[in-house]
Amino acid sequence: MSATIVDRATGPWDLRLQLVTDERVERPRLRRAVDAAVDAGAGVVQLRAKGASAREQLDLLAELDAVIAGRAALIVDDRLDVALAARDAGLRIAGVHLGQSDVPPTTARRLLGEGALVGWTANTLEHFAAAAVLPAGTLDYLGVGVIHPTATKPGHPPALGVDGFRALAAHAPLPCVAIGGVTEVDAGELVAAGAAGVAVVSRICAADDPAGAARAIADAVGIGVGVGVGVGVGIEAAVGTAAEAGPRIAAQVGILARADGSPGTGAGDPVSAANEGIVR
Ligand SMILES: Cc1ncc(COP(=O)(O)OP(=O)(O)O)c(N)n1
Ligand SMILES: Cc1nc(C(=O)O)sc1CCOP(=O)(O)O
Ligand SMILES: [Mg+2]
Repeated sequence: MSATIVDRATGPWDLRLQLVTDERVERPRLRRAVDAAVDAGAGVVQLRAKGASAREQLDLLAELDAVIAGRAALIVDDRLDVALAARDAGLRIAGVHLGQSDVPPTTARRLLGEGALVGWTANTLEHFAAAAVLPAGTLDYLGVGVIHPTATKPGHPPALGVDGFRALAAHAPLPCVAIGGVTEVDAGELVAAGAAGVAVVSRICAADDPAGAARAIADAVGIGVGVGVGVGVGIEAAVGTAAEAGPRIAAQVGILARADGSPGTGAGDPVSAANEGIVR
């Protein structure tokens, strides 16, 4: 199952690229990485700060909320209590990503509400079976990994590889987000293998060029690729030499829509869309 858009009241949210924060990275650098990822089209940002206290996580969430500014869903790893407290403090918290040993997803759904985004880690058929028997609408996606060995999660489960992911994801009852050692090298292959999207920590947060890394992964998963052709016709007021003076008709061909069918920045204004040429 590979639907990429979660249509909740806090959203809609795009699952194709999820940035998960890296607690090894200093805050200014982390803020830049988050901003770059959201600029590149990440639809979800997850605070993962396992060594931080609840109060520290609340401070971090306030920083992330300011950086994200409503452009992506901000969710919290493990800590439903922190997510609720952050909401209570007025922060835009879309939901949580829960692990198998965290509070039950049904509790999170009940306390966060119908509009929330709730993900659950699942890396075996037994986990899938447990997800399948939850009340409909409890979960939005499953986090499936690790794809490759990664230093970000010591003691991680056995690496699936892209082929292992494909074989497992074929049985998933919900959209799967692939995680663990994912980079631009295989993000596209994972989507082709059935992933709704990918979740990434170090390849973006620890990159020398987080914006470049985020754009490369966003491209690989199909975010922002312009497709379709539109014809633009309009009247321009020319400024310049006498020969150019006076209104003239402009008719050009341009690209109007994004790969997911959403309008490009020029849609609704065919001339500027045409002039822009490619909308992304
Ligand atoms: C998208 C996504 N998938 C899986 C995980 C792993 O979560 P969890 O099992 O809670 O393990 P920790 O991240 O807490 O070590 C995730 N965080 N995000
Ligand atoms: C947080 C996490 N969860 C995983 C899982 O398989 O459940 S793998 C992982 C770490 C992902 O970090 P990186 O992108 O740096 O490899
Ligand atoms: Mg967790």
